[in-house]
Amino acid sequence: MSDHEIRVLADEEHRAANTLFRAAMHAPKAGAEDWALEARGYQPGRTLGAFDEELIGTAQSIDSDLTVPGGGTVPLAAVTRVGVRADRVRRGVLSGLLQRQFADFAERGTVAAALHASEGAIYGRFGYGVATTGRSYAVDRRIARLRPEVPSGGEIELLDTDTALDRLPRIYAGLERLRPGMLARPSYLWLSEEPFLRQADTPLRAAVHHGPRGADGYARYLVSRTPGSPVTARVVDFHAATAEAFAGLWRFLLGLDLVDVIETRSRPLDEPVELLFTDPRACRVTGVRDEIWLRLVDVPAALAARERDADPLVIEVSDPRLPANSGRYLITPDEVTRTDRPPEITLGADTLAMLYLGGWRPSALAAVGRLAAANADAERTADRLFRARRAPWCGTFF
Ligand SMILES: CC(=O)SCCNC(=O)CCNC(=O)[C@H](O)C(C)(C)COP(=O)(O)OP(=O)(O)OC[C@H]1O[C@@H](n2cnc3c(N)ncnc32)[C@H](O)[C@@H]1OP(=O)(O)O
Repeated sequence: MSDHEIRVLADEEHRAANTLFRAAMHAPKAGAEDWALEARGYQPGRTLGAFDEELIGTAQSIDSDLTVPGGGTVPLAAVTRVGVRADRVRRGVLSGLLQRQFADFAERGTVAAALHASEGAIYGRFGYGVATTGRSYAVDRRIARLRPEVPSGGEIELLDTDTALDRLPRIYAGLERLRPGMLARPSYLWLSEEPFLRQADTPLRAAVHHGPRGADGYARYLVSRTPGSPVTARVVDFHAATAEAFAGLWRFLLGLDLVDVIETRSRPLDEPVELLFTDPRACRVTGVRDEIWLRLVDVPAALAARERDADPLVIEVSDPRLPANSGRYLITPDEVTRTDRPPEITLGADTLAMLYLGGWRPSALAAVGRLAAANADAERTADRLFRARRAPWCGTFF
């Protein structure tokens, strides 16, 4: 372990943290213009710095809310911009930063934390688990024909960048609870995006769908034209509250002149895009990958906040990094209480985080040794308790 101090950075230190993070990701330092925009995405008091003689590591978080199964929400910390200077890695700097975050989160009443991981082998040891999975695909616009029964959809309105920045936050706020795993997007998350939104060479477009009750979906996309390559519309943000909005936005994307391919990344696993087309192979899956990693900071509060429509079940959780979570819980439809009864399901905090939003079946995790069930009945009850009505999905990059 290295000898380092960890403290909250002052606002005027955010740029140094940003430069360190960018260097850790092998990205250049932000220019003055970009930094003027990026700085506004830093929530004051929420960026940690690790120091020996100088700044050697950083981790940031932003307050949000997470939609949980059943439609409720819990306070969430969106963790981002984590980096350690390349000459100080593997000396416990990240471990110190994350442990300090957990202490801060617990003190603030934050129930869960989430992040997008740069690599899959880092965060499990800290009690984070893969809670949602995303599917990426490419639609060949040249052969994609909509089936006749696909809804026609409502009106589409195309917004310029300034209007999008003004209106999309409010439109998204009406869509943020469509699925477990979705986040409220506080202004800091939108402001973090602004430099990207304003990229001059590939302007980002926003198409808003209007249904009978107003704006009920949108797609943000940018079109890249590289000589010798198919012209590609890359969809970077897409939400639809209704079947009509979903179909209407796809109808619009398919109508984009001069575009050959429409690419989307990290979409919900149960989104039926290929079923829109007469030839489902017009939609080619290009990847399936972990989307958000979840960490339950307050296990009893998290369990109490989600729906619990199953027979009573006793689970035993082990959480060496946040020992207050360790113990046995009796989970019933009415309440979640500590208990001394023998456990029916035994699991680590990272595995519980994987189950929490409904992204994995407990029986599947038992099959690979990630949890132990006392008997087949317990496994069946756990499968029912943690099942998902819709595939959980976040849909926000941070
Ligand atoms: C949410 C986000 O922002 S994701 C972006 C994360 N940042 C990056 O990927 C930038 C490049 N990488 C880095 O900055 C650093 O290597 C980090 C942040 C990933 C790790 O920081 P470190 O200070 O080296 O981590 P630390 O020394 O605390 O390691 C803790 C444990 O994780 C392991 N670990 C750390 N990084 C990795 C890795 N990339 N792959 C596998 N294991 C890792 C360590 O071996 C150690 O294991 P141990 O507990 O068994 O000893």
